[in-house]
Amino acid sequence: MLEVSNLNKFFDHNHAVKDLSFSLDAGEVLCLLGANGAGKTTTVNMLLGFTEPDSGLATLDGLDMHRQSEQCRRQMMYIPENVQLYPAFTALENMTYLAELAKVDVTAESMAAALERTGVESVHHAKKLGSFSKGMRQKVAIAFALLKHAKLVVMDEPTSGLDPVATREFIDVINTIKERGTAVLIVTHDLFCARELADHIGIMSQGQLKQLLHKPTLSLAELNDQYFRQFAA
Ligand SMILES: Nc1ncnc2c1ncn2[C@@H]1O[C@H](COP(=O)(O)OP(=O)(O)OP(=O)(O)O)[C@@H](O)[C@H]1O
Repeated sequence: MLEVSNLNKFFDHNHAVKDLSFSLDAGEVLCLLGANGAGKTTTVNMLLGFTEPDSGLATLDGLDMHRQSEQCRRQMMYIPENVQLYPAFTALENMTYLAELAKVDVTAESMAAALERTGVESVHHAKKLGSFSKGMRQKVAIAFALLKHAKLVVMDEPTSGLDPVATREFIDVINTIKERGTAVLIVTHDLFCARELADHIGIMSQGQLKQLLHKPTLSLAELNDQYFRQFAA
């Protein structure tokens, strides 16, 4: 589904992403970890078609994510760290507006069902997003990803600022969309979230994917140990 082969990006002499390769299947979650400046955001920007790779290729179901970025973005949902959507609109108005922009066919029933599926209860559907917590706004964005049948959801620091209950709810929502076959790429510093959710954990340092753990069964302490080992190397 998502195939990344030998991606490279330079900013002048700074080799920000070095020979990055990984793949992600439908229904899988990849958590990308790494220190500040490791190259995670640059990687995401290349997948979203915002930054041109200097070499290498990323494809989504065979489409070149740089050259065919518009087509790819129709099949993706990007949810930034401080997801705002449209604060003056209600949850349902946000869904309606996003659907219009993305040319997705929706009905009042399909929007309500998607919101319920991600844990936004009907009592909140007609409330303005400006009154929602980050966790709730994320649920609305994920509901829209379900409505547009996104093949890939990309999230930046989804659990930063979430309390433990909201983090648990976030993990449950991601497990729900995984079951529906959506692939999820999460850039995070949250080792707990990575351990709970990930089918693959990538640890980046200085632009390189230093370690890629498949179906990790490590304890949190072991993951913490692996993480710090990459930076000591
Ligand atoms: N637009 C840019 N112009 C020049 N250098 C850049 C640009 N974007 C990123 N860089 C550099 O590329 C390297 C990787 O940065 P990147 O933002 O991808 O790291 P990151 O892993 O996302 O870090 P963080 O966790 O702080 O968000 C850093 O050295 C950064 O200074």
